[in-house]
Amino acid sequence: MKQTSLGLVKPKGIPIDNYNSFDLIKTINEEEDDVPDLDDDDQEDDDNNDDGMNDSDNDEIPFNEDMKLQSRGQLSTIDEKIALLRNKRKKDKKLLNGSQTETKKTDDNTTNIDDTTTNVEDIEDESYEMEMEQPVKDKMKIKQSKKKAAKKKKEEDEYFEESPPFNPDQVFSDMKISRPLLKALATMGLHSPTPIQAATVPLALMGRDICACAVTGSGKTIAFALPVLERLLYKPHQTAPSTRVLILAPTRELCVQIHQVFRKLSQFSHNISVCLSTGGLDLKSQEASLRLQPDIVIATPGRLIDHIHNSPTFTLNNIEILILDEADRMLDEYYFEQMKEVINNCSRTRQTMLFSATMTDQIKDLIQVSLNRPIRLFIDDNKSVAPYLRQEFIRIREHREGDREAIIAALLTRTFRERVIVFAQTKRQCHRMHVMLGLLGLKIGELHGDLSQTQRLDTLKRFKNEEIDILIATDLAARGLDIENVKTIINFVLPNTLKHYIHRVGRTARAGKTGRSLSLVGENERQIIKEILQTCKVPAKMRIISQEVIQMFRNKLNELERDIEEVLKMEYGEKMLNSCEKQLDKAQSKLSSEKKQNGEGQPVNDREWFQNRADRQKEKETLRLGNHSKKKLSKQEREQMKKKTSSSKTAEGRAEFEINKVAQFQIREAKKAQRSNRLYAYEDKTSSNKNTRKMPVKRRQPSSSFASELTRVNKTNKPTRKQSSSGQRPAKRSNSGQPPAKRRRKQ
Ligand SMILES: Nc1ncnc2c1ncn2[C@@H]1O[C@H](COP(=O)(O)OP(=O)(O)OP(=O)(O)O)[C@@H](O)[C@H]1O
Repeated sequence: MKQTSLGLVKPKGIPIDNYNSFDLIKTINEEEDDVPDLDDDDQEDDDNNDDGMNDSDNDEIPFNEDMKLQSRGQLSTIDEKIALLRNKRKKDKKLLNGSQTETKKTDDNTTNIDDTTTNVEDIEDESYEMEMEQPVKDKMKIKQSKKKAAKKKKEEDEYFEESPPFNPDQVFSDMKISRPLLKALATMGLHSPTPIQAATVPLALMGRDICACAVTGSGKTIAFALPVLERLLYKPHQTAPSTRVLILAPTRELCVQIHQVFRKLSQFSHNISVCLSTGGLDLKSQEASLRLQPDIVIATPGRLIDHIHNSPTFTLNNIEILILDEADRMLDEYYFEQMKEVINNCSRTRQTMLFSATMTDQIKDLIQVSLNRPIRLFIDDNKSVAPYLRQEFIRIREHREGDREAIIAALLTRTFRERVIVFAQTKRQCHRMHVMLGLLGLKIGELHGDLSQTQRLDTLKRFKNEEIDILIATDLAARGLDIENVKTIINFVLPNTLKHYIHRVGRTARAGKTGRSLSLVGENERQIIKEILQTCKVPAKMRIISQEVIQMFRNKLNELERDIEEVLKMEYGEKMLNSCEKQLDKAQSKLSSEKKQNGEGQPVNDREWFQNRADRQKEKETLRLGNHSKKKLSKQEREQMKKKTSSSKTAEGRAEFEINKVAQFQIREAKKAQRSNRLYAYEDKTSSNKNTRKMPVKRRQPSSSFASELTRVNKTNKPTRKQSSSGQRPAKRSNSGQPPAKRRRKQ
């Protein structure tokens, strides 16, 4: 056991169990899921990563009779298609070269690549330290920002309570933790707490509201899991069982991971029940588990709301502790409506704890969850990357954007061959790189929102079990995932914000281990790289890959282009067939369910949702980047679309598309910030004129503000324990304060 300078203890290597070993609720096929997918990560994909893969206008591959289609149930995986193509090419090559050259040839394309790379492996990538660029600051601005900073500090001092000092040198047995938990920690190979754990546990045990920030991989999950379990052990059920703890996280995969940590920690605490409730998992078995009123529910917001409205006995009225993991994400606009609904349903007397590596420092965001005199536990500032992360950047010269794919191929085939996660901005690019790198003979998996939940969990499991070496993912995998021994993170393009960057590169260098990140940086990404370099505590490095190597890989990829297209065509054909069969199934099941209508003429499986379809659609549209509406396109728009489609056929076009996505997101963020600054400036002015309220928490805000709405909702609409004990669900109110007519989610 080795103690690091940060006080982190290097774990002895906790085996990562596969999901099955934890008796997970079975996953369901897409067609079985009659609840529209309203989770988190779908939103993320819709927004940050939506690449219009489903747009019929985009990149349509014509259906061809030669395509080998397989009927449903025999669908081949993308890897099987890649293997098929690779074998075909191998045979073609052998035929071409004849018996003479056959003796010289190796039996696999992979070796061919290796052969060529050995030639270029001698050409070492160069690296040198990058100078941190210091921005030249405008004097007036400095004065203004100092004033703003002072005001912000004052507001924070009024809002937060000081965190008391903690002893960083203690061991778990010095803390007030029960024996079953100490035994579980020892079994997991954990003996001394990390700083965030040492700071959080005593305060959380006292029932205080906490707003905690610590770098990625510093053990925040155990920091909140320990006091939760300890409190449940210490204060067992007084009366009938009820759900007392709710943990919300933005992605399904992260919920599964938190569930595993709780299961491990509570393995010797027999009377504590934990239930997982996320989209993509079987609805009926989740309902059955929730009916038993488990002590702890770990959920994504969408599925949780579904259960609140449709599982008759499930309620949040008795929630004693609410935890938001990746809290800054949970409090941002993607979850605006859903969080409002969840908090509206939670008990008012709860303890609330927020955790993230990039915790928002905007008090207006925190008001949403009505913290009660919270303690601010910032172990690291909210712009820190893991301490043992080596950050490298690869410059893409002007007009050389098309080099990106070749550079990725060069890096992965020559230098970083295993335990790598490559982040792309869009699902389409993820999928393309899977095919492209697969054809180069690498063991690849992809993870994004276009896959079914079964596929997503399976890919993660295979990556954890080291059956695949490289995982290509969208930002779906950027937050929270704790995969052992990830050595390298590669960014195909730099992400939207510094926050996104911190979370992406935080998938390596975890728990006191070392790791490396490599980011490709083009001319258009100067702003974000500046921000990153300003926060670097250890100098970043610049890696230079020779143009000769890049050109060689560009040629290689050009040769592969035909095969890539062929794999994508095969896949498209299968997808079309599959989707027709799905539609048929859907129509049939609708018909049969209509037959089974109950006396009132209600379809049997009709489920309620807190928004109606139109509201939901409207919300989706506003969160979306770019124009994806289904309205008929004008001639000009069709021309533009055509141009876009043809540009995606070149390496330059694809890189540009990725960078444009990032830019669209940044523009929207900037507009949002401007809007909220104007709003606050206006409120400051009005409140200082009236000289009434000091705290931003108590400011009156326009009715459109989430913060004000939630504060009001919390004050007026919270269900009380009295109501819950009567077993009645509290009446839900609309924004206008009127009880709404019940909305139907599916007609
Ligand atoms: N006290 C400890 N000593 C050693 N290792 C620990 C300790 N606590 C947690 N770990 C390990 O640290 C790793 C990271 O933990 P965790 O996933 O909770 O980090 P995190 O801070 O939530 O990261 P992120 O911000 O990326 O979500 C896990 O593998 C966990 O087992």
